[in-house]
Amino acid sequence: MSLPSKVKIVEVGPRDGLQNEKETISAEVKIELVDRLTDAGFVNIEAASFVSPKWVPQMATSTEVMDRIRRKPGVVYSALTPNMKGFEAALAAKADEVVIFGAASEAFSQRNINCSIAESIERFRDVAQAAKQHNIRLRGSISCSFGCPYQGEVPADSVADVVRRLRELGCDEIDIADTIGVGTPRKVQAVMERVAKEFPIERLSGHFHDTYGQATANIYASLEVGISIFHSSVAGLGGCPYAKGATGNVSTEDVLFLLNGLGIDTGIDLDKVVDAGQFISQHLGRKAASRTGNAIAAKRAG
Ligand SMILES: CC(C)(COP(=O)([O-])OP(=O)([O-])OC[C@H]1O[C@@H](n2cnc3c(N)ncnc32)[C@H](O)[C@@H]1OP(=O)([O-])[O-])[C@@H](O)C(=O)NCCC(=O)NCCSC(=O)C[C@@](C)(O)CC(=O)[O-]
Repeated sequence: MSLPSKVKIVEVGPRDGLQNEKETISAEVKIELVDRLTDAGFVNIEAASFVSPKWVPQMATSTEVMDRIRRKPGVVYSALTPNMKGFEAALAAKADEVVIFGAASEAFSQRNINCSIAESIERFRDVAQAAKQHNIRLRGSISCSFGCPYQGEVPADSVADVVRRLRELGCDEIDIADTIGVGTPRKVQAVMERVAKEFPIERLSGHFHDTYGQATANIYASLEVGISIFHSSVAGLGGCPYAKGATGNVSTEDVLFLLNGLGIDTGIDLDKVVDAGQFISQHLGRKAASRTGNAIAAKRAG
């Protein structure tokens, strides 16, 4: 089975990774993290989230972060925008891409964005139109594509239904997200193959959390069915405020070690990602949740 020769990694640490941290992280630290990631060679970094600060206080510095990061031409700096209020803020902050985020599970949609799936699509309609008017890339993200903390099983057809609705809104890219990390390789392949009937596979991405240690196996399984965009988080930062017990996104260092070993090109400098991971972990006062990151750091220390 042939695997893609090139993969795009969307670094989501500064947003998905940090949004759940209890202690307030200063804008300076977030900016340095994004700048380090830019230097490491990512072409897409999720840097901000324009959501209600009452719901996700850690993201309240998003305007400042977007204003002060060192932008490299060609790099896409993305921001989450659940509604027009979020979109206006993202536009003012010069986001290159806005992300509308729904769920394949009704229960999770209610808990995360306080509305049903159908209502969320209606709210996204204005955001999608505005993004098109302003020539801003539009990405759609679907939580709980492999299981839901409240509802349990999520049928592949439910994921496909949301993919179809996001396609109709004009999404350039759609993320199939394993919010609570319960996917396993065969299931992941079945869902990816099902949703690829609704949307071009080269514009679908795999967003895996590593709660049950399956994320790199799921990435390999996704590669086997032709997925070539993956989300990951430096130092394995993360968790979801509305998914109790969910651990971080798969660590970027681990994904790069896997892809480098497979001879798949990402254009990213693993050593610089390890540095960025050690930087943010030291700041947070804990060891990185990345096996590769910690192994390389230990080897360097001799
Ligand atoms: C969606 C809403 C806003 C609805 O929240 P709501 O309470 O239903 O909305 P509302 O329109 O009634 O507004 C309530 C208050 O929020 C304010 N507000 C309203 N919108 C905004 C905005 N954009 N920016 C700033 N403030 C906003 C609004 O102005 C008002 O303020 P008040 O009058 O009470 O002072 C709320 O539920 C929310 O912000 N939820 C946060 C959800 C979130 O960020 N979740 C984490 C990200 S998703 C994720 O991590 C999953 C993903 C993408 O990574 C994939 C995966 O792994 O699954």
